[in-house]
Amino acid sequence: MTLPKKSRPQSEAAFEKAMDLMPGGVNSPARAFGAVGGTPIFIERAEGAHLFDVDGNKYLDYIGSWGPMILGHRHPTVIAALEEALSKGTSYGAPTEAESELAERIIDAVASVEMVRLVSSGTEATMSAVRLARGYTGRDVIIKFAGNYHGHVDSLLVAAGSSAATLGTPNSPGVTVGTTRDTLVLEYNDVSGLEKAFATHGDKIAGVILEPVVGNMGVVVPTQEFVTALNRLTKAHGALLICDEVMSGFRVAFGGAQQLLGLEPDLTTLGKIVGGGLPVGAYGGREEVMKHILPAGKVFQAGTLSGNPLATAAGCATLKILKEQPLYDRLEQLASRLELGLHCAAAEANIPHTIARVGSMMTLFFHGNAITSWEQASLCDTERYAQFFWGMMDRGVYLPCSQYEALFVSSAHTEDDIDRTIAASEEVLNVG
Ligand SMILES: NCC(=O)CCC(=O)O
Repeated sequence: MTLPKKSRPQSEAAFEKAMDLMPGGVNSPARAFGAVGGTPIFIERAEGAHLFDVDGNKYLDYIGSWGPMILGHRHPTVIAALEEALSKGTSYGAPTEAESELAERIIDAVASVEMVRLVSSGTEATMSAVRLARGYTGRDVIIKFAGNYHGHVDSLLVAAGSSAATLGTPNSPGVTVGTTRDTLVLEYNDVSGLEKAFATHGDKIAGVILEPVVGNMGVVVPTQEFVTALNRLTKAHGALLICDEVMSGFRVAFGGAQQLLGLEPDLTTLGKIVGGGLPVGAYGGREEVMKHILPAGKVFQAGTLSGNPLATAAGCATLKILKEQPLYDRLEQLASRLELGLHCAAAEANIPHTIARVGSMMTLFFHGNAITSWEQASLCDTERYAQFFWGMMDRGVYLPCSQYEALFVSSAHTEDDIDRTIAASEEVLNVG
C-alpha cells in the first residue's frame, strides 16, 4: 500500500481523536480513505475550488462534497441567500413559499417531473420513490443494477456501489434476506438480462431504479440500446422507471442525465446540487403517480426537516444560477481539457487506462478497456489508483479516495487549475 510522502500531523491527531468517538473516525465511510490507506485530511475551510486542511495545506478540490458544490465553495450568491434565510429562522416544520420556489425550479428543469416532494437526503429520496412505486403499482419487485448506489436504503443495499463496494460490503450485514427478497439485481447495460427479467417476472415488477449516468462505480455510461430497452420494457409491463439522479441531476445537464440520454422516467430522485451544499433530497414525477403520496394519497412519507428553510434557500440560489448562467458549456470545456490531459499523461507513461466522462463528472480507470458494468469495473488496478491518489494529494490535488467514485469539476475551477492538475498527474504517473 502506497502512503503519502508528506506528513499531516494535525489531521493525524484529529483522526486519532475521532476514531475514539465515531466508528472509523468518520460519519460516512466514503471519507475514511479506507481503500487508499493513510489518514483522511481534516478540513478547516473551503473557498471556491479549494479546500484547506487543519495543517494549513491547500488543495484543488475535485470532490466538491461528493457532488453538490457545482458552483464551488462559498459562492457569494448562495452565501447571501443563506444569510438572509438565517436572519428569519432555521426551521419551522410548517410550509414556506420557498419550498414552492424550489419545487417550481425542479419542475421547470426536469422534463419528466410534474410534482415533487422535498426530503433531506438522497437516501430518503430513493427510499421514498421505491415505496411510492410499490404503492402505486401494487407490486413488490424492484430491479436494480450491480454497482449502482442508491444511498443506504435497506432494500437497495444489495450489490451496491460507492463506499459499500470500495470497502467490500456490497451486501451489508444487518440487511435481512426478507428485506431484499423483492430486489432483483442485474448487470448494468445488460439488455438481454433485463428482457429475461421482464419475461419471467413482468407482472410483479413495480419499478426499475438506476443511475442514468453511474457515478458510484466510477463513471459508467449506459448504451443507447440499454436506454431504449429501459423505456420500452417498463412501459410495456406497467412498471415505473426510476432515474436516480441524486448525482447526475443538474450536474451533467440542467435537465439531468434523462435529458441527455432520452430516458423517460416515471419518477426521478434528486439530492446533492438541489441543496446547494445543504442537506436536501427530492423525488418527483408524473402528477398522477405523485398524488398517491400522503396526504394527497395513501403512501406514507414524512420528515421534520423536509423543506428546511436554510436548505431550501441554498438550493433555490444554486438552481437560479444554473438556469441563468451558461455554466454547462464552461464545465464541459474545463472537464474535457482535464480528460485530455489525464489521458495524455497516462498514455505517455504507458499505463493501461480508460477515462469515462459525462460533462463535469469523470473517472480515470486504471484498466485498458471501456467500463460498462460492475463486472468490468471490479477488474481495475486499485493499487495503482491508490498510488495515483497519494501522489496527487502530495501535490495539492484532492481526488476521490476510491477508484469507484466520480471526480467533479466545478465552475470555480479555472483553466490554470486544470493545467496544474494535469502537470501533477504527469509527474505522478511517470514516477509510478
Ligand atoms: N458516492 C459517494 C456519495 O455519493 C456520497 C458520499 C458518501 O457516501 O459519504
